[in-house]
Amino acid sequence: MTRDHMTLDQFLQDLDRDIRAKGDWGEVADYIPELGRIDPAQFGMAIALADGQVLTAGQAGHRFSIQSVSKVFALACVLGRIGEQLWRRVGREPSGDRFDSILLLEQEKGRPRNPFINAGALVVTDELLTGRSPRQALAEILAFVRAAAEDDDIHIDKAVARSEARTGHRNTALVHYLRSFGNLKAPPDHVLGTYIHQCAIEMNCVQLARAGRVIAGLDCAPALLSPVKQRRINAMMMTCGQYDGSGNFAFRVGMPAKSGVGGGLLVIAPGKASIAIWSPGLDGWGNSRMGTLAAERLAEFTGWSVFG
Ligand SMILES: NC(=O)CC[C@H](N)C(=O)O
Repeated sequence: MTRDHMTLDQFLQDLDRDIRAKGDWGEVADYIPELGRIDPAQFGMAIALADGQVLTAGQAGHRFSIQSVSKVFALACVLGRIGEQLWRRVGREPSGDRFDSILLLEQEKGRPRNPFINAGALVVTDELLTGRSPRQALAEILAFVRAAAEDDDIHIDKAVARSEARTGHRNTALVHYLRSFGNLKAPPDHVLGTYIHQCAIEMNCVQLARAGRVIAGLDCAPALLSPVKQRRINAMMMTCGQYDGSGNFAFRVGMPAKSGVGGGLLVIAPGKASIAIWSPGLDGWGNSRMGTLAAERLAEFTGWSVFG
């Protein structure tokens, strides 16, 4: 370890202790019963650096459901496949509404605001299903994530997928609504099933931080995404990655990030680091409460910010 790594490592150990002492964990996502059973008082973090080192704190090896963090990897796959054509079907603006809102979909005639709210992510998954079965589409996302992390030990938690399938009435409504506007090509149940399984990918912080290296464009990252695609994905993460909490997150942290209701958070310091944080208690926006605080503290300590 270099001197800089040692200082950052010490910061991480102190942060882990502070977060646990604070004990202000938030609420777990109980609308997916399998996630509702998780103890919110948990925290893990991993930072993958440009030289290939990974620094960790707390429960960095504990696997969790990445949920909406998977939308970043699905978007990367689709941009690789059809590029700019995606934007005919999905917008690039923050929605200012909850992640599972249906409100704007009627007003805007079935074209979701962005690829990270559920409606937009369902269209991205539909695009992945063009010419593929649900099994093949899932295999493609998993292959991308495994290649990005350079780790084949990444899988789908079937119990979480089954749990969401039983209670996912809002997403069921969204796929049918999209279909009624002609913005869904595959059968609605195929899109829903694929999306739910993609969200149920399980990773630990080390694996997620390593996978995020391709979005951060780190020197050590496998060459899976062009620099232009990296920039585009980072721009979406910055403006839409935390849903209606994106402005607050940009203000407090100043780095592109994507959250999931499993409590995962992938934060990107372009060219410098890919950071994965997990703490399953959520704030009112459905983003990890302690994860956001940890990202804010890291940004203060390192000065990493896309705003200079
Ligand atoms: N914000 C999230 O992580 C939501 C993902 C979850 N699978 C859902 O569709 O509701």
